Amino acid sequence: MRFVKMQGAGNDYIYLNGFEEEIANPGVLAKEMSDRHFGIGSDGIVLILPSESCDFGMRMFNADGSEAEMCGNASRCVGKYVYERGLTKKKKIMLETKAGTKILTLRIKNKKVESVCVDMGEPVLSPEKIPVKKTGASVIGQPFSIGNEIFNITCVSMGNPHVIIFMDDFSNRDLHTLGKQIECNPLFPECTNVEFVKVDSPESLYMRVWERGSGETYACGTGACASLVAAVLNGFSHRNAVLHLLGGDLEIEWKEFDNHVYMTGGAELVFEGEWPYKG
Ligand SMILES: N[C@H](CCC[C@H](N)C(=O)O)C(=O)O
Repeated sequence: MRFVKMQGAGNDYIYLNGFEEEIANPGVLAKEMSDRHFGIGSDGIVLILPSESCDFGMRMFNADGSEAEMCGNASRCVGKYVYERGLTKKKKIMLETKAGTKILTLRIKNKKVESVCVDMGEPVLSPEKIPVKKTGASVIGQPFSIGNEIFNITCVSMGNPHVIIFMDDFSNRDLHTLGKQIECNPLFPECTNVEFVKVDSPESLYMRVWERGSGETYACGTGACASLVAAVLNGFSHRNAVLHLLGGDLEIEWKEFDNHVYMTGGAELVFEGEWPYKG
C-alpha cells in the first residue's frame, strides 16, 4: 500500500489515498503504522476519500486506533495532497468530515501549496454537545480539581472535544501526567483533547496539547481554534491571534460576522513509501 507522510505544524499523519487503495480496518492500521518503533511513526492516519456531497472526504484515526471527528492540521495537508497530486485544480475545496463540511482555501506559489486557510465552522459551547458533564449554557473558567490542585477549565468543541487550561507558565509542569489524568476523566464521557495555554499577549498565545488517543503531539489545529475561542471568552485575547505550538505557528481568527473560526497554516510532505501488506 502506498502512503505519504505529511506534517502540519509538526502534527504528523500518514495519508492514504482511498481512490487507489482498499483500506480495510483503518483503526488497526492506524495503530500499526503510527508506532514510532515498529511502524512508520506518526500521530495517526488520515484517509483521503471520494465524497458525494463535497469535493473530497477525510477520515482520521488516532495513534491508538480510535477515530476522531475532525483534524485541523490534517485538513490542510489533504488540501496540499489533492492539489499537488492533480486530484483537483480547485483552490477552494469542500471537504467532508465527520464534523461536517470544511472549506479549504489554498494559497499557491509556483504551483505549490504555500499555506491553507480552513473555515473550521462555529465553535460549540453547549456542555451536552461537547460533551462535558456540566449544566448551563457553557463551561468558561470553571473550577475543576485534579489530584490536590484546582484548575479553571473552559470547554469548546470544534467538532471534537477540547478542554482548555490557562497557565502562567507550563515550562516546568508534567503535562503528560496531567494530560493523561484529564483525557478520560468521567467529566468527559467521550474523553477529550487537553490544551495548556500561556497568554503572551492578546495577539500571541503559547499552547501545548495532550491529544485524545495520541498523547502529546507537536500541534493540534482544532485545539488551536478551541484555545483561541477560550481565550476570547475569558477576556485574554483578541479574536485574531497567533498560536505558537511546539511544531510551528498557526494563525487563528474567530470572525464576528459569521461566528466561524478560520485557521491558517502550512502543510508539508515528509516522505512517501510503501507499506507491506501484513498477514
Ligand atoms: N491534531 C488534530 C486533532 C486530532 C483530534 C483527536 N486527537 C481527537 O479528537 O480524538 C488537529 O489538528 O485538529
